[in-house]
Amino acid sequence: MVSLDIALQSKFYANSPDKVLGPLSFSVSPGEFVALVGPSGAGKTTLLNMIAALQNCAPGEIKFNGRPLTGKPGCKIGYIFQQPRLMSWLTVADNLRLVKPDTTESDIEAILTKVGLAGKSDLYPKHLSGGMQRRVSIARAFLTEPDLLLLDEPFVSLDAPNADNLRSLLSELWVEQQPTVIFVTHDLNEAIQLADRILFLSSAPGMVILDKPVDIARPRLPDDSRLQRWKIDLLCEYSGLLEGALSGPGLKSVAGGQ
Ligand SMILES: Nc1ncnc2c1ncn2[C@@H]1O[C@H](COP(=O)(O)OP(=O)(O)OP(=O)(O)O)[C@@H](O)[C@H]1O
Repeated sequence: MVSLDIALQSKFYANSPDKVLGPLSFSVSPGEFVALVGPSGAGKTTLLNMIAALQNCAPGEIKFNGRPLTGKPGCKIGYIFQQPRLMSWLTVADNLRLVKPDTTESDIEAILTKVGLAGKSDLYPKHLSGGMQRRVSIARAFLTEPDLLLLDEPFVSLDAPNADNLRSLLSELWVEQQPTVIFVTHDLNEAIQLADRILFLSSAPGMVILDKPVDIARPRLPDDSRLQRWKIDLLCEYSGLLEGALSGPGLKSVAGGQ
């Protein structure tokens, strides 16, 4: 578990005059599950990449447990992308060993069993369905027992039952390992179901326009009426704010919850 302090003045890409992010300031407590919601192009992926030290930031703008990021990851990080990004020429077991080379066969079987893929370690990605490949990517992220887990729309374009199953799996593994989580999504229902807190970003340049704790006791099932009520209250309470934000592309789908 790790705490995170973000205090970004601005983020530009070298090849563009447009500011992508900032000013942006928020903190995440150890073990907290934070959902990041915002329009397309608000800089959500850029922010995850900066936290993972895949993109530069100015000194002191990102801190792990109070210590500034120094160009290397500030702790053990797991990153789950929109696509599973498995190596097609490696078996499931060898894809997992890429992140932890000394993993024993029994440890591989144990994590695969947890994600519902017992006995599949010798298969190649082409033999797995899209949902199964995403399970492997979840297993790969949790295998290292990360202090911080970054997820970038990991369940997008999955059918509803598969996405529901994977959300439950993510919740179980989060409860078991308690990493700090930053979860990017366009789906407000998903954010309410999973997160302790939701941060809404404005359209580019991304700034936090709303920081809302989700005060609904767990477990939270997708068809839980409390989630729908909470969403309606949220939309009513902040309708003016959201209406303003809706003028940017992408947040329409947030308000619609799809
Ligand atoms: N490597 C890059 N070089 C230049 N500009 C980039 C680069 N990567 C992203 N951008 C730009 O930065 C802005 C933010 O992109 P980013 O992918 O972080 O947004 P996002 O909020 O994750 O979007 P989406 O929800 O559509 O995935 C966009 O305008 C994008 O074109």
